[in-house]
Amino acid sequence: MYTRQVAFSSDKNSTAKKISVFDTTLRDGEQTPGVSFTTVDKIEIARQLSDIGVSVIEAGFPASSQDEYATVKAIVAEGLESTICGLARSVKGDVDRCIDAGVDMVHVFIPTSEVQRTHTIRKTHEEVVSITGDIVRYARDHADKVLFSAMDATRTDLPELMEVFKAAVNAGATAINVPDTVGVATPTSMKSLISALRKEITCTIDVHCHNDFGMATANTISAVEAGADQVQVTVNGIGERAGNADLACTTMIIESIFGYTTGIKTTRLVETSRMISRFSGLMVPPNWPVTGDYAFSHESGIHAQGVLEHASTFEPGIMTPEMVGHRRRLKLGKHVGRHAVREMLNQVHIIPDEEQIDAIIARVKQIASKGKKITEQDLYEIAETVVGSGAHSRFIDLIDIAIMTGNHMIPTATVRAMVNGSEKVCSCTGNGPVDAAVRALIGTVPRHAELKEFNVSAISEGSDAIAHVALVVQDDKGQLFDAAASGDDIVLASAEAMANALNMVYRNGTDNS
Ligand SMILES: CC(=O)SCCNC(=O)CCNC(=O)[C@H](O)C(C)(C)COP(=O)(O)OP(=O)(O)OC[C@H]1O[C@@H](n2cnc3c(N)ncnc32)[C@H](O)[C@@H]1OP(=O)(O)O
Ligand SMILES: CC(C)C(=O)C(=O)O
Repeated sequence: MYTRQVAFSSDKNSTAKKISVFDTTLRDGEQTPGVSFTTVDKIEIARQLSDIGVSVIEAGFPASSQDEYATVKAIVAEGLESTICGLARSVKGDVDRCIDAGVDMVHVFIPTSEVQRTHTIRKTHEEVVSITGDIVRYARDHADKVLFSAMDATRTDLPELMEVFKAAVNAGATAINVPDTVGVATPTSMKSLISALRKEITCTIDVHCHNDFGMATANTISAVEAGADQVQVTVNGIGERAGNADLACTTMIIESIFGYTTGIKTTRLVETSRMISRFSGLMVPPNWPVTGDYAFSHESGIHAQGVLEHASTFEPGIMTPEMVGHRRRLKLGKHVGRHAVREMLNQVHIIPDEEQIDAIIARVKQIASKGKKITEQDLYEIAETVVGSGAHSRFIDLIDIAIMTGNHMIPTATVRAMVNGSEKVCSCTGNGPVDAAVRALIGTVPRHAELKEFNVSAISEGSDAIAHVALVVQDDKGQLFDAAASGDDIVLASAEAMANALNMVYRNGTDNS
């Protein structure tokens, strides 16, 4: 099973086992401290989740507030392909709010572990069994799909858990969920729990794993191995405390390693991850699997040489960057080697001889060992000093830039630049000063170029911090270029980074008209 290689989910054999993806970014994901999506954000996120093939979207907890109720109702009104689910405590009022909001699926939950029963709802096991039967029956009288969760299932005594689940199934639950509410399961314990339940429960078995010990995805996968049919995930693994299992990682393990199907359009995983980073304000660490910036980046010489020859040498192979909507990148740093440097320079038509390559690498390593980040632009400048004048002629050089901005005016930038030997001036307005500056710079060059990604981070602390701007520009042929610049003025650093990107666009193309 572990060596199976699949190209894309849509290529899957139609007999492949289907695992449903239940996304709870809008409910548990929003329980991340500090995260609050607006109704407009939630509708846009729900559309994206539905478009990429999520089976069930948990849109929210309608009884928690009037706003939440209205948002869930608005998501239902979108008429999306995905099943829309609402969460409810085991009380009729909560279930009524779900029904009134028009959800397709009601998700009722009740604590079953002794610690939670005693200290949250103050009920005995027998009372929990009885409430479960009553509430599931009530929900089922009003909804076709009822998911029942035994909260803190993984800390519940197994015979008691089985009894609660059976009460739910007998009352009409269409699916049962096994939450590892405080993330204490291990892959082994999860496997044995799901195997035991699978023997006696015939309806859909769903799992919801938290990441307190960093095992949410591993535990979810173990549950699938033991026979679970549905996985609860969030985009970027956001959620209460340390979060939940990550949608992208879980999907790719199920698809690429197990060879099952999820119905997820995996080529849209990176785009979805970035969307949630934007709306949640929580950036994915660059080394995050699948969707992180460095998931397919290679810095060390030995890896880069292997990957240039055959990508599967130092990548999984069964998961390529294209499969998840990512890009393979060679990175410069202390561990870089000749093959990578030669490739990066050749791409922009700089052809150093072997001796010059040695000199360039020595310089790169010297700078990198001082802890400095090296961009492609730095590499070209180093190459110029080694290879000689003309190796790195810049197509565009920023001469000066003037910005007007304020609370009662449209931000406007005027840029003067030397473009292919002649001076050009362009003024543009934008959403903000950075947007205006970037647009004005693009306006000075003849070919179409589009800003695709923009990232700014502070290198030092305080309001006088040095800003590092990293961006990605797409040329008129669809090719992407990464560029960066740093400085104490965020607008200037952005304009410099854009000028660096445009130089790469023109250096790479032969047609500079
Ligand atoms: C593991 C999870 O992620 S579960 C989902 C957690 N999500 C949330 O809590 C977000 C939404 N929650 C809220 O907006 C509020 O907590 C509300 C509206 C649901 C309830 O608010 P309040 O009435 O102020 O109660 P509060 O939140 O302080 O306490 C929770 C109450 O729900 C009860 N409760 C908790 N879980 C359940 C359950 N599954 N079934 C029935 N009652 C429950 C508790 O016993 C407590 O009741 P009490 O007031 O009689 O002591
Ligand atoms: C409501 C349930 C599924 C939950 O979020 C949990 O137990 O963590």
